[in-house]
Amino acid sequence: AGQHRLWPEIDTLVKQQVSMARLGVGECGAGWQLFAEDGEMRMYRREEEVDGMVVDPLKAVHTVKGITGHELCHYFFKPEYRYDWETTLENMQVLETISDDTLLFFQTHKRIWPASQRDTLFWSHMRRLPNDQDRDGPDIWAVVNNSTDLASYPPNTGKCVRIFLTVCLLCQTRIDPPKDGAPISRDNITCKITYCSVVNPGGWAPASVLRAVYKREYPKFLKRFTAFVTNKTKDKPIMF
Ligand SMILES: CCCc1ccc(-c2ccc(S(=O)(=O)CCO)cc2)cc1[C@H]1C[C@H]1c1ccccn1
Repeated sequence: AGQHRLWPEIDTLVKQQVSMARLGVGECGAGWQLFAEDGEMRMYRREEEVDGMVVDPLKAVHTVKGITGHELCHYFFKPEYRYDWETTLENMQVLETISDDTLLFFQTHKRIWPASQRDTLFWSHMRRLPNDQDRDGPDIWAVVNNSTDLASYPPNTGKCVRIFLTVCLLCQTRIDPPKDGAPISRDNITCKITYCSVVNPGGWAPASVLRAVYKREYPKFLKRFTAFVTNKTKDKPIMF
């Protein structure tokens, strides 16, 4: 099959997002402020505005025992599970199956008073990456979601304001094999998660409202999503 029109953009952005996500908070630029902490989860943001609109980049790091990076990316990427963990979702459609690891989504999110309702049109790509730093270390899995245009879905024509986002979920699995040579169980695996997102709200919304929404919604989203995957996988064979 020939290359899809989006493939060059997807390949470039995935590589760029993954290298950014792998940088520690200290390395990727100053100005990151810790705004939420819960157990192993740390959430950082940078206060940035574009044309007077809040586009605060967000970077979250988390460590979850008992699941793999492949499992976390699988449940994040596949549409059939999204309503189970994405609490702010009102409607989700897969507009195009570009390939088995690349989908085109159209989503409307529940309205967050007093901001008007938002929708998003984005491609989503899931990929296993070679672990170039640690040769025999386990692989790295990533999902990148990036807003795109589609002639049949022009922005801001209906009730919703179109938001523009770039999201990267990067996961690395650590395996601590049992001393006695027993088979690897979920007690021997840990997943290190980096979640980066930049969301342009599209239309104007009060900075204080947006920052309050993000402060409330992002920690809730990551906790709820990781709990969902832990529960979904606990009685299943490990997907490495
Ligand atoms: C005014 C802007 C509001 C706003 C912008 C953006 C998003 C949003 C969209 C997609 C993704 S995702 O990671 O790609 C998972 C697929 O759905 C995360 C967040 C959500 C809200 C709203 C609903 C609020 C929210 C904010 C943060 C996390 C979750 N929900």
